[in-house]
Amino acid sequence: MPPVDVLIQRLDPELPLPSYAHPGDAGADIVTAEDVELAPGERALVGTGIAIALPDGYAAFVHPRSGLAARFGLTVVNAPGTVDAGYRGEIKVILLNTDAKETVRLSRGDRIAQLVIQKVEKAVFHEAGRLPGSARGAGGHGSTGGFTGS
Ligand SMILES: O=c1ccn([C@H]2C[C@H](O)[C@@H](COP(=O)(O)OP(=O)(O)OP(=O)(O)O)O2)c(=O)[nH]1
Ligand SMILES: [Mg+2]
Repeated sequence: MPPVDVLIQRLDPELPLPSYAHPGDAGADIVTAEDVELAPGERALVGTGIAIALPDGYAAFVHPRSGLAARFGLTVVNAPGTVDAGYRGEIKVILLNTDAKETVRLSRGDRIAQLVIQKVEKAVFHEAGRLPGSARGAGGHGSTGGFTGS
């Protein structure tokens, strides 16, 4: 599939554009525009220094980076954050330090999250008094079991 063209504005000329670490990657890494210090359990809304204009029918999703999650417990509170095609403001990341003990320190320019660009469908919602049956029915939230914890 050919890549989709996305207009991007650098709000901070010194910071890099999003970049794919490898050709086959789904996520393009984005950086923090500021130094950030997060105490255990603390969250922060962090600027990335970029704004984009996605074509209609696309959205960008802000995902955590697994390395930061595994090493420091750093995640994105609203993962994946949704950047609408019509949004022209700075892309921001809502970081959360989930670690119980250690403070997370990030420097301006550090890669903190990744943007996944996807096509999205628009739905037309048709109200119905009854829904068609299905094999799952209303079962959810653990209805198939498989838990070993107590
Ligand atoms: O992780 C995120 C999530 C959202 N946004 C921006 C782009 C998005 O288009 C806009 C609104 O996001 P969302 O709809 O998730 O937030 P909301 O709380 O519903 O705000 P609004 O009332 O502005 O829609 O905020 C980000 O920069 N980063
Ligand atoms: Mg919204």
